[in-house]
Amino acid sequence: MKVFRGLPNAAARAPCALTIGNFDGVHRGHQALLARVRAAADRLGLEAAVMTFEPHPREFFAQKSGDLSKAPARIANLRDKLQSLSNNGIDRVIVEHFSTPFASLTPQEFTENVLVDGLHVKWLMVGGDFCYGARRAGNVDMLMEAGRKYGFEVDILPTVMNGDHRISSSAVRVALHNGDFEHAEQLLGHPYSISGHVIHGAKLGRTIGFPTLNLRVPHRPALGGIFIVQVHGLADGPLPAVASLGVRPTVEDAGRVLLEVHIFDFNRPCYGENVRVEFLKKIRDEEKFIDLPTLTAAIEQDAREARAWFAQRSGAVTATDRI
Ligand SMILES: Cc1cc2nc3c(=O)[nH]c(=O)nc-3n(C[C@H](O)[C@H](O)[C@H](O)COP(=O)(O)O)c2cc1C
Ligand SMILES: Nc1ncnc2c1ncn2[C@@H]1O[C@H](COP(=O)(O)OP(=O)(O)O)[C@@H](O)[C@H]1O
Repeated sequence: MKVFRGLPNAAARAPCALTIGNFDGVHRGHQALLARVRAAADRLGLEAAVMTFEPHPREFFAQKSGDLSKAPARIANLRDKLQSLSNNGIDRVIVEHFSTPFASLTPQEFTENVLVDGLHVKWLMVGGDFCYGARRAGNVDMLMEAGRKYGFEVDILPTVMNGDHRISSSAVRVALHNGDFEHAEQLLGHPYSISGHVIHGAKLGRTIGFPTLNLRVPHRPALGGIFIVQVHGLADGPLPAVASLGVRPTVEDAGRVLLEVHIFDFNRPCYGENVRVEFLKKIRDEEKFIDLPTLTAAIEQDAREARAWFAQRSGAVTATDRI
């Protein structure tokens, strides 16, 4: 899959079947949409393309208004989004920098400069409530009109439901916030995970008997607290672990958000390696403890709880069974 930061240059503008959106989480609704883009691309001999935005438009407007809490929490980082788009058969992704000039394009400028000249769109799929251009002035009728004028087809995606509810990124955010990973998985079509490179931390973990591999979490995540997880990418199978996702109020004052993972019965350096952390169960919220020994005791309790959970899951033979 090719990834373009902004519109591709003229030589790289292959005619495409396109969809546009934030695709936070790439949930089952998104997946249905991507499957149709793939099918249209195959039918018409085009590349299957996605245009997405960085930052998220609502993050951009929240930043502008000075109130970051108005920005939606993020389900996935860009790396995970691109991986999911690739898994769904997309050939090219245009990551458009969402900025004041881009947000100011009129609907007509957007269709002419971006869709037609910039991307050579031949087929476009959007949801029925799609709005575009400055002040969201463009709607689906205007897009269809532009399609007739410039020679591209517009298809509207019907709403994808999970039972009685529309599948949406906000529904996934709520499930993650509540630690309801079963529901999140239903909406996503796969277990929830965060991936990234292992970075260096404060080297405190090993001194309290809990070395943790640290991943940067670049945006406000949709979930926080202490979790039972498993780690992919360091061994043939997943490794059982316990993790903290938060700002570590006990050891840092204005800490940035980190995902810290202690893998059970594992001891090797893995800085720089790429891992994927799959969330299985929430244990508790993050707390500010009075001192390091109290924090260590809490982590020991978390680790016991997580080990017990894994033992039960694998149906391990218990002492009483053996008698
Ligand atoms: C299972 C687990 C639970 C944790 N719970 C908390 C917590 O409630 N509050 C907190 O401030 N830090 C918590 N932490 C983060 C620790 O403060 C952190 O892992 C420790 O300071 C080591 O940091 P380092 O990896 O940068 O050396 C937790 C870490 C783990 C692994
Ligand atoms: N059981 C383990 N779980 C996680 N990381 C481990 C483990 N054993 C060794 N490591 C390694 O040690 C590092 C964590 O040690 P730590 O003292 O917490 O340092 P840092 O603050 O740099 O994360 C990890 O990044 C990894 O390379």
